[in-house]
Amino acid sequence: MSNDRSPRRGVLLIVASPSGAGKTSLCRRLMADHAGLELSISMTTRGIRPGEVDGRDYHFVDREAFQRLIDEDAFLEWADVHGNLYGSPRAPIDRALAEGRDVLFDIDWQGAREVARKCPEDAVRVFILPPSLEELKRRLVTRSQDSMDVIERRVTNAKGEIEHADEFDYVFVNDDFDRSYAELAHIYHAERSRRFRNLWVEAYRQALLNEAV
Ligand SMILES: Nc1nc2c(ncn2[C@@H]2O[C@H](COP(=O)(O)OP(=O)(O)O)[C@@H](O)[C@H]2O)c(=O)[nH]1
Ligand SMILES: Nc1ncnc2c1ncn2[C@@H]1O[C@H](COP(=O)(O)OP(=O)(O)O)[C@@H](O)[C@H]1O
Repeated sequence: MSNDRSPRRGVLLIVASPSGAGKTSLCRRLMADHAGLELSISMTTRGIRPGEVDGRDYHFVDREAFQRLIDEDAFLEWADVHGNLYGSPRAPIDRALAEGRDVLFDIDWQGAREVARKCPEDAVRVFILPPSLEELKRRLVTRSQDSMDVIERRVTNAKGEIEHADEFDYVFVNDDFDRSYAELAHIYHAERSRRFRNLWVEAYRQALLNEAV
């Protein structure tokens, strides 16, 4: 029997949460543990934070360049989040899908909705809730990468984001990090195993049925 596990349809794994709930930390760990998973690196007009690297965390661009890319239809989706523009460049996603590879997105509910609308079979939406808004604020303060007024705005906006959690396929609370990570990894593994994504299975099944015993 062949060991070839292709062709397959890739998973577009979308992880969203209010700012500070822990999605970036969870996504980084998922990437570190899964060599075949590709991160969709978004474009943003937000300023770069200490410790961030242009081209690794985001592609940082000004509004003019972002608008040009909108006009060229270069984004699978884009949205205004907390007053800055964010978008998922289309080309690497199209490439990954054509090759049956999986892509991870750290995007907001608007982006999640748009990707699910455009790619209904491929998109899997996961929403991460914070244990409480008080804990959310504590995490944002501890992360110490935003000014106090930016943190206040993000905590205020959290409810707007949480309102949309009911549009997602999976929802869990990021209380204990390791447990939450296991939950995210389980979701990813289960989605990878779905029969319709594993197009090689049909030929394999037929070969088993035809095997002489
Ligand atoms: N729609 C959309 N949202 C994005 C994209 N990239 C990032 N975001 C979201 O924008 C929000 C703010 O992100 P960021 O500035 O990194 O702040 P953080 O969430 O506090 O780390 C988060 O909800 C991200 O998931 C994108 O390409 N499209
Ligand atoms: N389960 C958790 N318990 C405590 N702190 C956490 C947990 N998950 C993430 N954090 C911390 O909370 C802060 C915000 O996490 P981050 O991943 O940047 O969130 P987001 O990407 O959703 O804004 C970071 O300092 C991170 O280390």
